[in-house]
Amino acid sequence: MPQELLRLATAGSVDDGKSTLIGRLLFDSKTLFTDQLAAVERASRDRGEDYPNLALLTDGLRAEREQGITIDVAHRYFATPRRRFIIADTPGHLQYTRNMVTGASTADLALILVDARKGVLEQSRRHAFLASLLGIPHLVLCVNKMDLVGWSRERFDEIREEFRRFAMKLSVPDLTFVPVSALHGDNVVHRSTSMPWYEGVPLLHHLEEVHVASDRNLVDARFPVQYVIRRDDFRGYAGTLAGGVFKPGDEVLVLPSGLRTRVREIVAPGGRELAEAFAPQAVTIRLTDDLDVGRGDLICRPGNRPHSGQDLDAMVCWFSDRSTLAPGATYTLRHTTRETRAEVRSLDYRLDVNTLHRDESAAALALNEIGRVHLRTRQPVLFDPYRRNRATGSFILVDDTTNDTVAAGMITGAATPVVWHAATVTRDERPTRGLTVWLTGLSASGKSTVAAELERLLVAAGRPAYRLDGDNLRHGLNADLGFGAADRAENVRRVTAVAQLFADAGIVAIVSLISPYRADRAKARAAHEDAGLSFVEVFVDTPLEVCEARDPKGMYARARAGEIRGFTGVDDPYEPPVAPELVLRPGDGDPTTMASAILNLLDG
Ligand SMILES: Nc1ncnc2c1ncn2[C@@H]1O[C@H](COP(=O)(O)OS(=O)(=O)O)[C@@H](OP(=O)(O)O)[C@H]1O
Ligand SMILES: Nc1ncnc2c1ncn2[C@@H]1O[C@H](COP(=O)(O)OP(=O)(O)O)[C@@H](O)[C@H]1O
Repeated sequence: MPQELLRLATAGSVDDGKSTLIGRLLFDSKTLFTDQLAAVERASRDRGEDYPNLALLTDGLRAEREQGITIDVAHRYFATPRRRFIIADTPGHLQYTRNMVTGASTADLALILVDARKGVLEQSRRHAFLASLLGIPHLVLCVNKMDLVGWSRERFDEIREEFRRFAMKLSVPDLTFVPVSALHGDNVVHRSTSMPWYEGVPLLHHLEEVHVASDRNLVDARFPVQYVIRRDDFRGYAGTLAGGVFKPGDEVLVLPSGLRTRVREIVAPGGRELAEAFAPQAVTIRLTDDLDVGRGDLICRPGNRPHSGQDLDAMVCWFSDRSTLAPGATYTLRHTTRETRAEVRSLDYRLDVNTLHRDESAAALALNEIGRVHLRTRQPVLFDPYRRNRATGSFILVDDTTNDTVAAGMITGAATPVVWHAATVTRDERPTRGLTVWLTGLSASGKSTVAAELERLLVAAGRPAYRLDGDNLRHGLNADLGFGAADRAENVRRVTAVAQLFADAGIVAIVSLISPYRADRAKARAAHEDAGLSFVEVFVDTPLEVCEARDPKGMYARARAGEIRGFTGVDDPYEPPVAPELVLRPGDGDPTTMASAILNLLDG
């Protein structure tokens, strides 16, 4: 059996062919047992159908009890020689928001199905939004029933573009499109002969290959203690790793007490001693010193602690049809292995999942609604933001009178005790409107040159504009930063904050930063969206060979000679944007022409 596991969440209605698609995956990858196959064939014949009706394999979802609430999520298991798979399948009925939030929160990949005839529907957008809210790093849009649109490439391209435009507003780090016919098996497991124009791989191939190992958080070691095992002179702490890696000998910190000790031994459920353990393994950890550690404590590494706080900002999805969430109410908050009372201090806004509009005047959240709240807990909570760690960043709220789980939440951060001082001047009252143009690309791709041209054109036209150039800022504001992934992320975060100030002030902020990581750029975009500011991502797509031939500062030569390590494009990654507003390629003209293309976009 292959070791690597991919958790996959599907969502959509039966009409889109989801059940048939899952059935097809199971059927063509030959993971079905022969008696199951025979039963399907028999049932299909009885119904007078020519094909084995693969939907019969996946329909009839069982209600499951999990964490005290009934959810209709069916889990299916299959394996190929490359990987093991768990499919959490959410039915497409009204309660799906709740079901998806509970069923898909640990998924590595979300698979959204659309019918090629109908295209992108409201529910496809909703699923994509939920997938991004849940932090699912990979998204696949399967355009199904391609046979019913004559295997049309134009139709596929049209749907892809429409979806891409919507996905641009979300933070989706990886988006893939596959045209399929689940009924006939085209591009599910085997390559389609009817769509020779499709250059990608069949769905299963993608599922087998998609890189998920690096999505896991192996940095922040977190072990919430579930229970204490005491037997004679044995004392161990059982639980499930919520992040990172632990090894015998590691120095560890126990929170909230703050006591330090070392890991003496790590034992797997069968009693086998482990050389190391990583999330999401369930293990028993023994410590060198006999400390007073109990359920709800958290073991981490001394240099890397979670946040501890009583004021939390969180996105919550409301599950109850018997009550609503409203400021002032208190609930039991269950977070990792801890429980504490929590009061809803404020509802900041309710989100319309279809339009992404924020309604700040909303007074409450009803069934399936999502909104941002500020919670105040009685005991401090040891957490990480959900984006960083889905296990220590999530919680559920339980209504004490009914004992119902009424909400699931994702912590966005600590609600700071610093109060935002509102201005008396509104943006509309300023003479000009600002926004951010974000140029990303390899070193020497032409970002700075195009940015300078754009600044010149804007100022000549009487529009205030100002360049924020990575190189230049690294002389001052960012002089303390290097080029490791964490420093580049911090670089992007700071420049984002500065660009927002300029844009808020009515100036066009023109950022030119390599900004090689998709996730960092997605945060820059999200921060602008949060502040109601436009963000225009421009990918200066100059191939590495061209950049290297230009090499105006001789940096590539130095990197090739080994004088500079971790140089983007040479021995450090560059992740191209998935859905930039504009792509500039060398054939598109000189820097002035390129700058004009950006200007047209701003005016358009
Ligand atoms: N290791 C390594 N990797 C990439 N770039 C390096 C490195 N070391 C120095 N330089 C020079 O720094 C410039 C990139 O800075 P940025 O702030 O744009 O980079 S990043 O966004 O933080 O990735 C970049 O300038 P530009 O050529 O203008 O892009 C490089 O000349
Ligand atoms: N559109 C373009 N066509 C041809 N050369 C360009 C173009 N834009 C920039 N260049 C040249 O490429 C080199 C690198 O440009 P620069 O703006 O410094 O890149 P970056 O800021 O991305 O590192 C410069 O020598 C510049 O003259």
